[in-house]
Amino acid sequence: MQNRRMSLPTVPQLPKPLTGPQKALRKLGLERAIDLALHLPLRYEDETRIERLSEVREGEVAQVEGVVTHCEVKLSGHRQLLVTLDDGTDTCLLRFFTFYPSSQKALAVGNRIRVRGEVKGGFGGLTMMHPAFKSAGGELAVALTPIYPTVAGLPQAYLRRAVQGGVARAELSDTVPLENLCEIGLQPSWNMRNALLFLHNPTPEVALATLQDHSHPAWQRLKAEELLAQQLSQLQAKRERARLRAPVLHSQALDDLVDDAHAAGRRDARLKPGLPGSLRNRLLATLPFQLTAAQHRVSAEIARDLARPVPMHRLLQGDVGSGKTVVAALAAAICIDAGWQCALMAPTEILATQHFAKLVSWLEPLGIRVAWLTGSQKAKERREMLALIASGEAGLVIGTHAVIQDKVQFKNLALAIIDEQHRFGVAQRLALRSKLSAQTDHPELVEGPAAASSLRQAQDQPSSVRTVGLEPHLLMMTATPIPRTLAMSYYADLDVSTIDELPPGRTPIITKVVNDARREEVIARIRAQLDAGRQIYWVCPLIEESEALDLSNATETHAQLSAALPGAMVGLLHSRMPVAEKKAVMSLFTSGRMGLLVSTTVIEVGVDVPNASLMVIEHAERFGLSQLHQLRGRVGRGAAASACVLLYSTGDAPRLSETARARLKAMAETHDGFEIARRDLEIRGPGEFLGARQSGAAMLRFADLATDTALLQWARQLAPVMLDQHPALAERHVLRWLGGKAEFLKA
Ligand SMILES: Nc1ncnc2c1ncn2[C@@H]1O[C@H](COP(=O)(O)OP(=O)(O)OP(=O)(O)O)[C@@H](O)[C@H]1O
Repeated sequence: MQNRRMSLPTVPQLPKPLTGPQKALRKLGLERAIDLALHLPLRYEDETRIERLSEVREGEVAQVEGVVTHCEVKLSGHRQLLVTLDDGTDTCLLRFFTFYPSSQKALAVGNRIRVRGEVKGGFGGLTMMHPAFKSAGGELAVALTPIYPTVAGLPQAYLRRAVQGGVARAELSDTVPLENLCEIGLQPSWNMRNALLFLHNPTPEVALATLQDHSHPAWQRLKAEELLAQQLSQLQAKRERARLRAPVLHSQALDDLVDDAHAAGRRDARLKPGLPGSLRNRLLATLPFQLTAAQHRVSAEIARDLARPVPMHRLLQGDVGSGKTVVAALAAAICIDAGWQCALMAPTEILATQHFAKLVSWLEPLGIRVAWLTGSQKAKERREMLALIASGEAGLVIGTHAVIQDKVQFKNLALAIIDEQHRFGVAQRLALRSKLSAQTDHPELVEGPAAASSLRQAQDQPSSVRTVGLEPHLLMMTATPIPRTLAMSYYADLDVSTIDELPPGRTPIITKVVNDARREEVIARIRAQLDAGRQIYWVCPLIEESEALDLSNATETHAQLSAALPGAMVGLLHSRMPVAEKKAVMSLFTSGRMGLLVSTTVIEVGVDVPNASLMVIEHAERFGLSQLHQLRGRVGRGAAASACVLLYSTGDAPRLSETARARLKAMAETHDGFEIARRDLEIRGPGEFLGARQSGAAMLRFADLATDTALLQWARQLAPVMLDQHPALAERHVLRWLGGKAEFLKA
């Protein structure tokens, strides 16, 4: 019989849009099966048993079952739901700051419930804040429950299934030669597959402590592997870098530097404006201040790098307010003087705006055109800027991530400066570097015939097959100083310049640690400062678990301070405000019209308002030391005496914990960013110190450089052997651990 079905035209299959959790997985960088398999639990919860309240220990997470004997909504102070649970051995108070009518129903008096959460002690007996709860009597888990690092919109249950799928699909054969594993005492039975299977599903009998402190052999295996991947890729990058070529930026600057070295510290050695000379020297001559000796030194280090035909790869670190911007401007001046373009990329629009204002005021009087690019820019202005950049008329381009968008075509970019480099992801840094591949002219500026031919080669070949290309020089800046040994382990082939001196005339900031109970006194002090014509920041913390709570915190404080300070202009700034609004608030504050700015940590980096002389940091106990130091660095930038009030709150506890107290004390005692970084490292360990801030960076997730020194040593020795003797294994190993991120280490 004839087939009467008409053949339908084939409809092209559109890719299905990603669901929320899928997008969140991507955000976490969990795209390949192996990425999921290597997404290891942060901790484990033991849901295999019910504990008695009389036996639970303070500070531990417990699962208990009991009857609700009291449930009320407390309206005074913070609105909260208070529930008392009785399990027959003791009672426990459950507190909820966010709750719904359904929660009240589930927690009604007489209901039998199962709760799990961290148990705290105190005057009023046992307490749990925001415990998870459900009806009592359900089945108990048979294995420890892994808790994975996650983001908003990605529930643990979904992530757990995705990870299990990843483990099942991933190729997990060993990439480290067995004999080398024996060197660090690892049993062959803890191969990659077994180690991962175990870490994702540990049996309840295993000592939880060895899992939590990562001393278990399965963890050791993972840490050794991770360190090896890091060392391998750095070594590879180092070997490749030695073959790269960069434009030689040799203006008159280097000769001038010889004079600068003599001039350092000699006030009479300043050049007069209008004198001929390099752009760098003309800039120096017109600055409203003289460089410190440290600024001179680092500037000379940078200039020397720029004059070499290999790409600079330098980290410029300096304490808050140490004057990194002018050092960046001097580097830009050398680059522009040599006929090339420079890009300066900042992580936030606030910071980019500020850099732009400062650099325009310095460079435009010297005839340099500075272009400006941000996401919120009007289309017409943007078109004009793009044209200035493409034609090469703009010598310097300043902006946010907008600088690296596809539409931005530089005529001849030779120097990329990245401010607060740890805030940019891998892809962004690489994109900025790849901008140079669009270069078409200036081969004559590349020193030596080899370099000039390498430029031509770079133009002729697609970037994927380019072996010897022309790279821009890269200067990364940070105000979170990394101790030298740590920097060398993290960035094996990165040169580090350090500004270890503050400009003269700064009065030290007085730091006071004050209990929130004395808030009224603090507000009175603000009033006095406002009357004296000074400006004040009030910073509210970022509460990671709940953005909503975070926001309400800042808005609540804003309302409270506006009411307490009639007649004063009190502004509010937080990251979720539209850009235009943020800009308007910031410009009111910068111009001095706004007296008090209530803000979340968006002002953490770089903001420079010299008239601001008082900073209040609310819930200071929740911040890391380096972050507090960054925040505090927003005041004391002018000549006026400045102060920082660290307001702490003990919540329901009678006093602050020992570590919190030690941290705040350290802040009050020292103003040296390097010393603070050292103490912060001591308290948090390098993983968290750097790791938390390395968005998307291929940094160590599991190994800890402070405690895993033996493993690090092992990885350092093995890396060259692997590259030389087992190159295929080495490549598989790096790809497995770092995937596309391996590129990061070259960035
Ligand atoms: N040598 C100097 N003498 C006097 N003032 C200086 C000197 N160098 C920089 N300044 C001024 O000090 C202030 C801080 O400089 P800058 O903003 O560059 O600091 P920074 O290192 O970028 O700090 P942060 O990381 O906090 O942003 C600016 O107002 C700047 O103009």
